[in-house]
Amino acid sequence: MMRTKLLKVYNALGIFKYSSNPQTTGFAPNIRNDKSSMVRPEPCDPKTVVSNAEDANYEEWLTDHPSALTSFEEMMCTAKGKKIVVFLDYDGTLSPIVDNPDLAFMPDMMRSAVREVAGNFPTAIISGRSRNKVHEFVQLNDVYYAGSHGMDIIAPPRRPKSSDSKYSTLTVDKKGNEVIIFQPAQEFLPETLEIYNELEEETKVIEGVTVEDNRFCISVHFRRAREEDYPLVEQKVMSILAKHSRFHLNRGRKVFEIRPSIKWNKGNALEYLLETLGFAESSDVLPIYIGDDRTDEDAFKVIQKRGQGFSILVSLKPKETRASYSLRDPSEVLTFLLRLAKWRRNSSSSKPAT
Ligand SMILES: O=P(O)(O)OC[C@H]1O[C@H](O[C@H]2O[C@H](CO)[C@@H](O)[C@H](O)[C@H]2O)[C@H](O)[C@@H](O)[C@@H]1O
Repeated sequence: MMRTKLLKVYNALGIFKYSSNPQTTGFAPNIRNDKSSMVRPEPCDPKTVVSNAEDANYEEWLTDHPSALTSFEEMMCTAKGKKIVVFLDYDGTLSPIVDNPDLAFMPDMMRSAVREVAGNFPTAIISGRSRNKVHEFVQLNDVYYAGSHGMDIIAPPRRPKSSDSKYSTLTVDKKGNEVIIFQPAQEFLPETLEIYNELEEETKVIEGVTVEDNRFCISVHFRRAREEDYPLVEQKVMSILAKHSRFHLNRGRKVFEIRPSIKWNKGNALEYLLETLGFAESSDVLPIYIGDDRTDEDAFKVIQKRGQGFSILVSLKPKETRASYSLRDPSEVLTFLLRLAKWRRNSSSSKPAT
């Protein structure tokens, strides 16, 4: 207790700014947990103090957002007999954060875990990427996809009462199944393209900045830019945005996301998918949503409002969140997904024959 208080004081004094905490890229073992392989540092080394402070803060945060791995049994007790629907974010959740967004591949192990989960529960991926891009990365067909932060959804051919039919197109997927494509930001497409071109033109002079076309929204990446150029990137983005009053800015992980100002986000996409999957009227549906970013908070909010479901934030650091549970990184997401699929297999095989 005393130690926690002391570490909070260190924190308040700004000792954090000297943090040397390595950002794990997902699938490597978590260094801080692997105490056996650590060279024991000097206890008074400022880095050790910072690392202890971070650990203590994280431990404290975990009391409000317990690990979904350590809470797994308890969660599954609540889930028994309920219809679980799984929602997954992509970047930072299924794939580790990497410098080059074009290289954010999903490891094969993760692909098989998602495949297993999708074989047991309806599963959807809701991403900020374009729907095609996220499909390319994931390469699974038995999964529903929502791209552009939910503004581009491919779903079963059941139009939810709450949605506007003018945004829906009935078509067939690659397997010949009827599907609905729902795109509530269609009318913004020409202007989105215009903004994309302007951003490309304006930011090309800043080394390390790239602009990603996510179809109904645009990402301006600055992870590979020099830190002293960050304000310039923001300034360029803001000046373009000022000319497009129907659009707004969201801040993600070293990315500025420009999107149309419509009342539609990942939370709406979650509700839309639940309806199209036929769970609108069920009181026993239990959505599980796993995500790492600010835009995932909209989905956490929906789960919180429903009063049923599990929201899980992927984070190595304590963060302000509406999520009830946490996982540290994509490697823990992988473990969670495998346990979930195994739990379902075991619970269906232990059912008495009828
Ligand atoms: O909703 P998501 O699937 O999490 O997408 C959010 C953004 O993710 C991607 O950017 C982030 O991941 C990149 C690859 O690891 C990383 O380089 C970048 O710094 C992160 O912000 C994606 O490229 C964006 O378009 C998405 O908006």
